[in-house]
Amino acid sequence: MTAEVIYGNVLAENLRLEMREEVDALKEQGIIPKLTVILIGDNPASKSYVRGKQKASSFVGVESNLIELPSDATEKYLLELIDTLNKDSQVHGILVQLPLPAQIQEQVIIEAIHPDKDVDGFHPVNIGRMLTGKDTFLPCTPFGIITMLKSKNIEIAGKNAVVIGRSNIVGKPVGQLLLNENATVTYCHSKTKNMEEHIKAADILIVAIGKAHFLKGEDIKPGAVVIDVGINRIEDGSLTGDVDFESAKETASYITPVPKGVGPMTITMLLHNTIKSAKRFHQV
Ligand SMILES: Nc1nc2c(c(=O)[nH]1)N[C@@H](CN(C=O)c1ccc(C(=O)N[C@@H](CCC(=O)O)C(=O)O)cc1)CN2
Repeated sequence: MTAEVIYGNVLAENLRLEMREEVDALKEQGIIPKLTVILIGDNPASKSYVRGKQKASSFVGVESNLIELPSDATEKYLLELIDTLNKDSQVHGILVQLPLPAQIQEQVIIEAIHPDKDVDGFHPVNIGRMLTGKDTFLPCTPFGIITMLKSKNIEIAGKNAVVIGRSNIVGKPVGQLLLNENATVTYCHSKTKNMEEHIKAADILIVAIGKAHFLKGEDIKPGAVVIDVGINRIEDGSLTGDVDFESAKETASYITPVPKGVGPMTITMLLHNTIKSAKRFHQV
């Protein structure tokens, strides 16, 4: 079996075209969705992701404002800035690019952003809403993954979904979204015993562990759906996923590549959330 490749960049482009039309229609009603991104320090990867967010915002017509702070910015300064943005009625979405420098506590910052402007979907109020299946801003990468599965009409209900990795941004929420879709979800992590057995039993595998080529074709059940969330920069400078794509594609039924897989969907779902926030604020 050779897997069908799910190209996130293609789906992302189609969704962004639809969003552009939606934003045009909002603009005719005098509504301009606005996103403010805060970038602290000069992490090259973060800078590149933020550039991607600005480029995509501009494509769909979302106004984006980038605030850059030095790497020694204080938590107090950032909290004051967030407070100002929370009160600014022109701003529909606030995003603080992660990771943060050591002097700033990530969870303090996440909880300072008003849940109604938390287009990353990281605030505990929005996480709680996601958990209970209520309408909310869903975390962008997990939301992108579910959107990719649905784009191919891949059945989720009743399937064994195995999530490798348990980060707050990807692993935990993607498992919850799969559970909301009625999958039977297993989380695997560094302390999991018999991980191979869990992996072999998976119909849907989400790999978000941050280890280049961790998962090989021989590890997976024939016909499994493999979603690779890894972004690993290897010695030759190229980007590769957590899955050994070449071997896994011979066993899987569907597989996502890296790059051009999940990554572009993350930015697209951020735009979706920003537009949703603007519509909510203006009650349209
Ligand atoms: N506040 C947030 N910080 C971070 C998030 C997030 O969702 N919110 N996620 C990641 C980084 N990220 C978005 O911020 C992100 C990662 C990767 C991509 C992407 O398009 N990747 C491309 C490859 C890009 C390259 O060549 O380097 C791909 O996979 O094709 C977009 C966004 C951590 N921080």
